[in-house]
Amino acid sequence: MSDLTSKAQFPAEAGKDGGFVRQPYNIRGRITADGSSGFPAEAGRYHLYVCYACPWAHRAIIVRKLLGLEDVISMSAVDPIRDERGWAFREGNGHGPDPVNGFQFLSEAYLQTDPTFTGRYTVPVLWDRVTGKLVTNNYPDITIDMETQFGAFHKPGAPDLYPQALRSEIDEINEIVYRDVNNGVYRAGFATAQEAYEAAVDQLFTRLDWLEDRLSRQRYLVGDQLTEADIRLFTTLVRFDMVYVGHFKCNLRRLVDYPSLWAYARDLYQRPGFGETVNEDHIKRHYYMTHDQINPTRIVPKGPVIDWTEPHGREALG
Ligand SMILES: N[C@@H](CCC(=O)N[C@@H](CS)C(=O)NCC(=O)O)C(=O)O
Repeated sequence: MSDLTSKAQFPAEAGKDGGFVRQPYNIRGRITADGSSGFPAEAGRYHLYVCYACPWAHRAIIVRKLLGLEDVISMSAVDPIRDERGWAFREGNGHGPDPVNGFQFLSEAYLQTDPTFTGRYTVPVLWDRVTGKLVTNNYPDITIDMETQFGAFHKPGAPDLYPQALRSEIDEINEIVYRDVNNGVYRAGFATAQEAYEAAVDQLFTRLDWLEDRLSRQRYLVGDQLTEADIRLFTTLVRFDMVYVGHFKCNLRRLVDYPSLWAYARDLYQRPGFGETVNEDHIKRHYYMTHDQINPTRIVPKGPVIDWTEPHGREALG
């Protein structure tokens, strides 16, 4: 996948043409309401390990909150700074020791699950207290299972983030947004050849222009309600000016230069579950201090100054 630590790991995710190639994830259990998968939806059984900096983990943090699953699925965060040993549990601002297993490193969770595991030790992961193993590190499944399999535990009045009638359109948008935007910023940032970088940036901004147009006409990405699709786009947009413009060189335009996309991002940010889960300190320190092949001085920029509280004015659209 993903996100890179040391120079030694860099080639593992670089394609022949200097393009970034996300590695596949390979722990793929599913939670089911009826338990048929071996992992039944139960309160108090599962623990979500996240990093507040990580956009893929951020989706799960938001969905867990929106659905009121905080007392059903416990959660803890790793230190946002990662070295060649991978994610670590350390005492710090907004993170601490592993409350479930007393692990020092997330790698221990992977190796306890499968001692032969050779992939990257990524977040988010869902840990099962009963089997003493990871259920999954496949982040798209984590939010979908919270939405569709944990229904009995949702808080009263919880939103339906993956409504049956909109699923095919949500899936279609998610695929496009993943390819061009969520993963597009990584393809730009981790490219090791000029051509690969430029191709990724062009594809990213063509898609942002397309999204700007779409969101100038509708309040949400799909239908007239908040869905999984909005959450997936939000976690990249909220990091855009903070880290992707500078650190990943995605700088043809900033988020604040897109009137509709910027207002859309603020509309989401200002809701419960969104802004309160954005940890700017973790995000900036993670990106600028972890990818030392991109930022060898590990200096974290002070800016930009972004006013997320500015009224969004999108009520009339939906
Ligand atoms: N597991 C997913 C996404 C999760 C992911 O990449 N998380 C990043 C943080 S944003 C990570 O944990 N990276 C650790 C690594 O690559 O060593 C994937 O492989 O695409």
